[in-house]
Amino acid sequence: MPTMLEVTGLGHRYRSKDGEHIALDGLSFDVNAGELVCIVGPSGCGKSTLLRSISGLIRPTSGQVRLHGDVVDGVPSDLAVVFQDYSRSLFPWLSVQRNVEFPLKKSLDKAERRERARQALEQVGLAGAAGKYPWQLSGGMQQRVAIARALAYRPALLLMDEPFASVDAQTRFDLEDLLLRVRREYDTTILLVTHDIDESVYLGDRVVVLSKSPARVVRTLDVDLPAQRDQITTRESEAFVALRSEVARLLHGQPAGDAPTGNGRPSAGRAPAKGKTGTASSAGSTAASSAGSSSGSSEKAASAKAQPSRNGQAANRNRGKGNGAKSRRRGRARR
Ligand SMILES: Nc1ncnc2c1ncn2[C@@H]1O[C@H](COP(=O)(O)OP(=O)(O)OP(=O)(O)O)[C@@H](O)[C@H]1O
Repeated sequence: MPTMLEVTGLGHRYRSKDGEHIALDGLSFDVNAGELVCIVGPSGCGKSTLLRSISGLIRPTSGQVRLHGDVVDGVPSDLAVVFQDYSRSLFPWLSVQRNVEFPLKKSLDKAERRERARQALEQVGLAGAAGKYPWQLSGGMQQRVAIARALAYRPALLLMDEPFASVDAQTRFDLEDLLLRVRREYDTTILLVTHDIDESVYLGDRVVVLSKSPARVVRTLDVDLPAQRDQITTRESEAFVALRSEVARLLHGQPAGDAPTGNGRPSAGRAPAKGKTGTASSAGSTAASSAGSSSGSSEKAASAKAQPSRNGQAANRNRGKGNGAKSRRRGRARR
């Protein structure tokens, strides 16, 4: 599979009147076309900063992001973002159908937009809610609308910033399975950020583990689970349990075990990152217990507000239907 996204030596430091804060420190990793790569890291480590840099919303202070080989310098037109805060990413005054159609306005005529939105809503199980308004829907349904909008846009790369962190556990499971299904159907390339270790292993073809702030790549792990996953048997499997333990160890800064490793880049952290201090604030399945409570939250919300207009430059691309995760992994170039 060709490389879709190349992140090389990415660094970002915020400057304010209180001084400097290094958020990202020399991150390198690749995402191949058709892959679902999860980024997992402790709360406040810089995950949202990473996604903002990749999406061109902020300019990194060092390093480079390339999409299809082109340096990202501004928001690419064939990229969509789904944020955690669904309530602020949908337009409350537009119907569900209109919300999904919104990013397609510039590229498709009315009939095509309608049809594209209808298909996407059907994919996420919301065909019957097209005429409703976001505020008439549950949180999980609103997040489905946000996913439908991103899918209708047919982005080359879908970025997801803790997309299921604001919904209850059962809805989260449902949305995870929905994502795996639509990802197979649309053959979408996805980079998903989460602080939830189990989620990263359940969803990912690979998991990139970040250290605590400033974010560095501690390790990239191959997720050698069957492409077809389900919430009970997959999570009970030995391979799943071994992988989640491995990710937890890495987040706690402990030496790695025998779980499979792999990524595109030597610098992406086969060896532990310098100052290997990655940690989690609590034991268990989350890398941190306070996601969303950092000072980054308000900026996240601001970014969420900007989402519809970012998606406004729709790219009308028809892409081929999917190879499975297995074949994607087989085809993955190693360096
Ligand atoms: N605009 C900003 N100005 C200054 N510092 C910032 C800014 N945005 C984020 N930061 C800081 O950069 C660090 C990384 O923030 P970021 O939101 O990227 O982390 P995160 O891993 O997404 O957090 P969380 O898990 O809580 O969502 C934090 O210490 C945060 O306070």
